[in-house]
Amino acid sequence: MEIDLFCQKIKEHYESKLPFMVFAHPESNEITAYLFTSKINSRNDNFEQAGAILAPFDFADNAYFLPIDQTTTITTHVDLSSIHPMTEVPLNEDFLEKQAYEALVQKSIKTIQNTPLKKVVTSRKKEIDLPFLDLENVLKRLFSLYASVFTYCWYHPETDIWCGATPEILVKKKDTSFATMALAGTKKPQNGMVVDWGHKEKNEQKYVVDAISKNLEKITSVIKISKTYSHPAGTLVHLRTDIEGVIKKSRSSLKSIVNALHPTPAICGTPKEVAKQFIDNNEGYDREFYTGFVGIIRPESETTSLYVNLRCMRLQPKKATLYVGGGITEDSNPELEFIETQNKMQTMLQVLHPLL
Ligand SMILES: C=C(O[C@@H]1C=C(C(=O)O)C=C[C@H]1O)C(=O)O
Repeated sequence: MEIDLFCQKIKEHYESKLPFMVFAHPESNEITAYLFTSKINSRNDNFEQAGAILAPFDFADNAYFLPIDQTTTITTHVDLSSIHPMTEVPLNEDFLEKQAYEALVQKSIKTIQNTPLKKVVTSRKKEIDLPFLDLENVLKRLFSLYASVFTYCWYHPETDIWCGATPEILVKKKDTSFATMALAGTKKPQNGMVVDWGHKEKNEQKYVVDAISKNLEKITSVIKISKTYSHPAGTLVHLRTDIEGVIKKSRSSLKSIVNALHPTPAICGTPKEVAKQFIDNNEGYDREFYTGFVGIIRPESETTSLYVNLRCMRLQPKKATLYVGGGITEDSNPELEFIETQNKMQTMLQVLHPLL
């Protein structure tokens, strides 16, 4: 289907207040939209039914799930070669927002120095007024951002619109084979220069590799861990290690692997419970679906792909709320951590640019 018509159909669906999930997998030029024919939010507590899922950071069987058998599916294509380089979108930051985030980072560093906490991922949200919501324009910009990410736009009348362009796989699974990744550490390379990773980034990423491999030990029979390498996400680069293997037959459900992984130290911290408690007590807002997971569940014999919901925003008719964070260790510098969140915010600002 031609892209203008595709976007127009999604807009009409939104105006009828019916749920949808529009998505494109990394390196694919195909965009698929599942247009749901009722407002249902099915329970799919065992993750056994095929459909689209959006789960919050505080995941406890409270994910939104839209079953594939109640959809009309439409597809379109983007020309990946036409993807234009991003230009920085100027951002108005209140001094108080900067001060509040840097104080949160400072408190995290102090807690790391004085307690068993080793790494915690802190975050903030940024609300931006919109004159109106031009959904067709948002969709076109979102799906031509860049190719290396999972891009999605979700709507349900109870959640509003959530969209994002995330570089992080939570899990890919087909039968008993799975793949995941440890993604952490962020740099903004200048003019395509090779990234020189420092101790802080290597360390914060290693926490993720260690926790993922340890948590998977109980449920996997084979586990392979790749070398760590630089992985681009738009104008930023992260450190990435691929982890793949085979799940024990008796533990092979998608649910058991999600429970073993989420929340990883890439978006929560280590030790997990201490970090989670710190976030709940200090972050001062509800992350909702940011750092939860989003994706498409397929039948056992096909590939299910779930992604960590990063570089994302919530869209309401007159407001966009952007969510960003970063991993804090004892080597963090509060001002640089604030700048890192600004850099990460650029992804969704690119989408909103013409509306600002
Ligand atoms: C928390 C975010 O990203 C995560 C944190 C990273 C970091 O601390 O360097 C890098 C990639 C993600 O795992 C975010 O994008 O908001």
